[in-house]
Amino acid sequence: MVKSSVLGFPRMGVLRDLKKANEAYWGGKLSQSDLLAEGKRLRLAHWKIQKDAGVDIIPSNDFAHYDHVLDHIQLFNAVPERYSSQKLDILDEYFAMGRGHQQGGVDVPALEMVKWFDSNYHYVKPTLQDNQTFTLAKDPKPVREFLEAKEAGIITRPVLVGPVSFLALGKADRGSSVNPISLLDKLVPVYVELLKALKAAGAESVQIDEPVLVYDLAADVKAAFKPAYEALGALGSAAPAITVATYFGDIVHNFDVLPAFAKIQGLHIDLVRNPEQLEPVLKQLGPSQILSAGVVDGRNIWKNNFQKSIELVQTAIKALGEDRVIVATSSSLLHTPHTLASEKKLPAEVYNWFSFAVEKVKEVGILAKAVTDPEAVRAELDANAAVMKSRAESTRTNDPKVKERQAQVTPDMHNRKSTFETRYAQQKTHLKLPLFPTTTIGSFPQTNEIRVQRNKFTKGEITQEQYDEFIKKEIDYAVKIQDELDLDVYVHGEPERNDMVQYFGERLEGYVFTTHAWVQSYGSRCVRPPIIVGDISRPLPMTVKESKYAASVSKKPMKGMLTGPVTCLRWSFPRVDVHQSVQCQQLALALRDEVVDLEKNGIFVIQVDEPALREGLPLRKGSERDAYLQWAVDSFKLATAGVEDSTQIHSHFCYSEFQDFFHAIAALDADVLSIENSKSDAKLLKVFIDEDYPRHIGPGVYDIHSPRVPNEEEFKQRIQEMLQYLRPDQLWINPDCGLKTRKWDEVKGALTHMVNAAKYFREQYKDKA
Ligand SMILES: CN1c2c(nc(N)[nH]c2=O)NC[C@@H]1CNc1ccc(C(=O)N[C@@H](CCC(=O)N[C@@H](CCC(=O)N[C@@H](CCC(=O)O)C(=O)O)C(=O)O)C(=O)O)cc1
Ligand SMILES: N[C@@H](CCS)C(=O)O
Ligand SMILES: [Zn+2]
Repeated sequence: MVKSSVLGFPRMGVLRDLKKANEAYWGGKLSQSDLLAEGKRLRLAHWKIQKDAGVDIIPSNDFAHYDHVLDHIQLFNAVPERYSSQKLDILDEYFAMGRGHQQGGVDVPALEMVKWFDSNYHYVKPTLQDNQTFTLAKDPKPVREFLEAKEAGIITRPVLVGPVSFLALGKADRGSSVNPISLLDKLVPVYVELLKALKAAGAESVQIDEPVLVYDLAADVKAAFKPAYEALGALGSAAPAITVATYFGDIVHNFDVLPAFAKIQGLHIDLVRNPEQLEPVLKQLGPSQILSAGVVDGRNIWKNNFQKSIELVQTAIKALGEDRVIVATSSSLLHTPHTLASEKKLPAEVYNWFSFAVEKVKEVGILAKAVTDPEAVRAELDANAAVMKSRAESTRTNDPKVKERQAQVTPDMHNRKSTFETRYAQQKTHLKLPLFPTTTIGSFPQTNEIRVQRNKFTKGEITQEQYDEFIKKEIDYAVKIQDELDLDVYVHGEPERNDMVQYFGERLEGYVFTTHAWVQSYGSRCVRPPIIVGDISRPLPMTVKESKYAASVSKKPMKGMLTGPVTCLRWSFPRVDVHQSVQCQQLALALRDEVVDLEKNGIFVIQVDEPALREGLPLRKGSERDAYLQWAVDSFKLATAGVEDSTQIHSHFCYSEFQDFFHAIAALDADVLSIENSKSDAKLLKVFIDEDYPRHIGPGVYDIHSPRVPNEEEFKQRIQEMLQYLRPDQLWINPDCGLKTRKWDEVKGALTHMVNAAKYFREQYKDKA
């Protein structure tokens, strides 16, 4: 019999219950025991959904209150001393690492948080010391949660981040120089102890995630698999049977690692992303090893194409036999929304095209039956074939006018009129900015009041006029605060936007939207990606009204604020029937019109955010990466190159891993870049000198993910460090990212310190300007 398996389930719950509970706890409105009870309720509900759907292998320890990698930092007692020495309660120590803690005399910033592979999920980076030790936490979470499920009558397969990935995804702490992978010998014994404890609790199998196997690996990381998995494999029946899971890419280039898994029961591969790896992987498996075939997409919301999946799984069955094949999700379903059943407003035609997590769990169950006994699920197979046909034949997907415009794009449309030097000369006279200009990244606090008013407007409880008036008042307030703070380039604060991608999706043809399809982005923060179903075009200007109003009430340059084509694409659920480059170019053309309209309406600084540009980079070097960079950079340039030289184009990236990506950033030819940097070593900026980068840069000086307010001295120190790597005339002073998640008090405090620090350096350098 072919078994079914799910690699992980979304944590938030039907109505973002976990978000609400966490935030209530942080706000002092929910007790710790009530928060923990809510976590338990959600875990049980999610296990039950999977059990009821007939899933054979149900994951546990996939739940996390904040982030699953952070869970492992505590699990291995790898908590940096600055947190452990605070003697916080264990849950508060956990949240302190995730989001910082500034309360009761304790003042610690958060650990660094970065993108989880090429997804929009963020994990907390293991941050390791030269003298790092690891021990197993008391009452280990994977064991506790396995027992919790067992008590409810559900036998689960605990999920662990594997030892090699845990270390390879970590970094040395500031002041340490340890190579994380060199700590393997110290970490493996803790996995041994944990696996034995799981076995003792009754776990028969365990899923160990080693997603780094899809990367091009450094030699030392690659070599680490052998000692790690030989040690774990040697445990034999003293440990649960191990399945090593990989996802988001293929592992063919790392086949030389596979002998390390000789004593491992099974291997999971992502056949949605890389179906072509099936045949070679089948040839590599040992004589009794099991293949977990990831055929149900954990990263998108399209209904599974049963026919295609069945063909893939049957190929595996032919090679291995039914007992050695498992039908699985391609990755954890963490990246998909909870259930389609909550969507009451989707057009009837498209509703049936989608599957969210609850529906995907059912798909896995159906496929596991269909591969051996199609007649048992004939009705489901026929219904699925009908949906595939309806989508392929729908008129929604094709707009000839969009195609015609794409055909008319010429190479010169990608380039600004003049070089940066000529543009900058004009911008300098036009904008009259001081040395070390200060600005923010766009959003100001999205207060409860803003969300309530938007919700009322969406429900028709207030009119468009009332909502517009409300937004104007919010803009007035943002401008007033920026006056008081004495910033140099203002923003309107984005109060009218629910989200930087969803907002644009809602104003473009070719998209549909959901009401409840939330996906965790980090901690308690969720996003509701709009869905691209057809060719994209802009029926009307999208941001001009608000930016024009903001400029009219502001005495300093007002920055227009747009989300770039690549980010709109990446943070939407894209189509799978058309290449992403085509969808991206359609977005670029729509945004080009918007950029030109902003300029026509008196906005001469325009920021086009591309925070997802890096995340979209194919995970491995090579031709796929080169092709991506070509179309991604071209799309940005197409969107921004329609303006005059005197208009200053900014772009923004909220990640600091730009080393392998520097040339793409440079190729955007943006006049000013703002990049996340406050939690990274300023040394990373060296690449800008090494490469003789001519244009202007604002490396973030304030970690906006944390409620903590840095003091003026910290800002000064940071700026001083940056000045070792950047010319004073090219340095802008700004936060890491937008301030929508912060409270006004935090923003005012932090920006006051930031502006004072900038003024201090302005004074220091006034004679050198
Ligand atoms: C910059 N980032 C973004 C990413 N991806 C995006 N798509 N958008 C981003 O901005 N990826 C990388 C980073 C991740 N960072 C963040 C930061 C902040 C959030 C966030 O704050 N998310 C909000 C939800 C935002 C939203 O869509 N708000 C809507 C709906 C608000 C709402 O909850 N309404 C209630 C009803 C209102 C009431 O009565 O209270 C409801 O619908 O039930 C809006 O403002 O209208 C979050 O709360 O998590 C995400 C990623
Ligand atoms: N302009 C956006 C960028 C976020 S990446 C903001 O400020 O929220
Ligand atoms: Zn950002």
